[in-house]
Amino acid sequence: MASLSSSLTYPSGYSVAFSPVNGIRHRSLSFLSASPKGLKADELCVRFQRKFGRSSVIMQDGAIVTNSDSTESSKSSLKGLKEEVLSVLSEEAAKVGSESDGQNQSTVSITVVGASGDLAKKKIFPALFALYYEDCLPEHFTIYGYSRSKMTDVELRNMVSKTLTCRIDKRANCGEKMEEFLKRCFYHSGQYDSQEHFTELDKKLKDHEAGRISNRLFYLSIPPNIFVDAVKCASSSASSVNGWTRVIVEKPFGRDSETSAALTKSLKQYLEEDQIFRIDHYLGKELVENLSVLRFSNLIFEPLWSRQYIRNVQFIFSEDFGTEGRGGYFDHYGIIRDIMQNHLLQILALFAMETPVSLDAEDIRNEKVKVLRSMRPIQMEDVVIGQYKSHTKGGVTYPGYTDDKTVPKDSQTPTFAAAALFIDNARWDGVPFLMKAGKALHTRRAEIRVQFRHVPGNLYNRNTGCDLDNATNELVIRVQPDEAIYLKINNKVPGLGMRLDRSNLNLLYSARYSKEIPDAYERLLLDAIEGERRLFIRSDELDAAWSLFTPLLKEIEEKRRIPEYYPYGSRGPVGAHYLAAKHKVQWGDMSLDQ
Ligand SMILES: NC(=O)C1=CN([C@@H]2O[C@H](COP(=O)(O)OP(=O)(O)OC[C@H]3O[C@@H](n4cnc5c(N)ncnc54)[C@H](OP(=O)(O)O)[C@@H]3O)[C@@H](O)[C@H]2O)C=CC1
Ligand SMILES: O=C1O[C@H](COP(=O)(O)O)[C@@H](O)[C@H](O)[C@H]1O
Repeated sequence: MASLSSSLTYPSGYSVAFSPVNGIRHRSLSFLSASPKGLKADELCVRFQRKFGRSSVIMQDGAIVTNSDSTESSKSSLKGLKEEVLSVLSEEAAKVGSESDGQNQSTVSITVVGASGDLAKKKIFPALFALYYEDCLPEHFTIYGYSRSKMTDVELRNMVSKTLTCRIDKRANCGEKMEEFLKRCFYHSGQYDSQEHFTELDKKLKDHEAGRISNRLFYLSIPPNIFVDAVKCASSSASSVNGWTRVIVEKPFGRDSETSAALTKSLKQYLEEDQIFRIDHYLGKELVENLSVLRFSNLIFEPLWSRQYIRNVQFIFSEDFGTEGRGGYFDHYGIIRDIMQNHLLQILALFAMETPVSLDAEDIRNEKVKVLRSMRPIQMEDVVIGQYKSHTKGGVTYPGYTDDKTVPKDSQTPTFAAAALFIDNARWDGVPFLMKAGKALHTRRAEIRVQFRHVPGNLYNRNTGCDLDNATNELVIRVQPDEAIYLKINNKVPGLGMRLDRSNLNLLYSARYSKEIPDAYERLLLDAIEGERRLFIRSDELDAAWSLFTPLLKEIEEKRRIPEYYPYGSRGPVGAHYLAAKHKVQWGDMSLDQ
């Protein structure tokens, strides 16, 4: 043990003092670090958390404490841990050192493939700017827009500048920061299947990288039929030669098990699995990220998280607008593929998984995939589908789905679906997991509702009325808008009588936290840059998700099941209520005290 206590000073002036920790954990090592460039211990701690996993590194009394059980340390020994720590510190030291001599620095080149498109303008460039504003991007980075449209750098900057916004709480120097950011954005026009055009891009990227270690991130913001062409060209003609190359792939990842497997196979001709970052932007939403924190860091929830106490769980997604502008895409997919098979199912998996071994990506994804593989095949009679029709309200006529010019007049594509799913494992046996997703409904929201069982032998039954369901506790995790977590409890109305009412223990984010919540794409882009895979979908998760939904989708499409029509702006088809009632459930979002 004694040999582990040491102190080291790097040529850059970076110094580290190590000592084994007694009393915190058997295999822990603490170290203090000091850098002449002022890299603070807490910044270094974040870097270590990213490398070793968030739970394995903490700050304690100004020192960084790490634990060899949760690191990659081959021998799981303190010596191995020290070597790992030293290797990360050497990288830091090299960075700090090279700031003075200008060599060996690394740089990140981010290429937005499909830069002229909707998603790039609406989400990707604004997220990159927000990261830049928050100083989360590496010191050396370049952003390239790539698409077929002819544009100059200046035209790209003009286009991008229209969608950049400053956070409400971060307006200081925002204009200046935007200018600086736009100067780092460039454009290259090219075909998605042209090696030659990607080689030209490569040359431009190299010019910007100026001999530094090159790390390259390609964001495929293009229609899925050209994913493989673009990956082929990017990987063979514009990959990094001395750093990493990663590719973010946007959904849809196929239309069913077969097409998804074919896509994965094609991508893997050119990329390793750990280079592929399949994005599901719902995993980047603050309240979805918080789900595990809520559950695993609060003693009051985890013991209740099973069939013993939970009656049903509901995952609800609704939008108060139709497919306006995206009908062409949507008609080929429908709401089940667009929302349920990915966003809602991913949330369900996170909600229902067993405690992972650690917060590392593979441990979490291992648990999620087990949930997906334990799911019972979905029965057609447990599914309701709907499509919105035109509706006139207050003198305004709202279009029906098939009024969209990009949608075939006789389309039966569902714009609404509700389903009852079951997880056949010991924890969740018999608990209905209800999903509901729809477009052109009366409100925009995404939430998780956990309805608890009745209180056995409840002394207050007579005070709570005859509808027992209305007297049970409900935990609501409102993902958006107005992010909140609230728990419905029964409470005595103050006064001399004994009257109970329902009240909310309410954590409303806007009241509790002054900081604006980052957009999901910010978190995901940062994770991809930092190589954190926890919030991205692994190929076996994707296979399991498709295995669950493919038979259902085939049945709906082959039997040409007719959707139930619902008026634009309504609460959706009434069939959804019958489905819930069949499983002895009431939709939480329909109750009077939502
Ligand atoms: N928009 C959104 O809100 C969301 C989008 N997505 C996914 O993200 C990706 C990008 O979405 P989005 O920006 O809306 O897509 P777009 O339809 O706007 O396409 C992006 C760009 O790709 C090029 N492109 C479009 N169609 C073709 C084609 N048939 N052949 C070759 N190039 C084409 C165009 O650029 P150019 O002509 O200049 O080459 C276009 O600007 C898609 O996979 C989509 O499913 C996922 C979630 C939400
Ligand atoms: O992936 C998709 O998500 C959006 C909804 O995302 P949100 O973050 O605005 O809630 C949905 O409109 C779109 O149809 C779908 O493809």
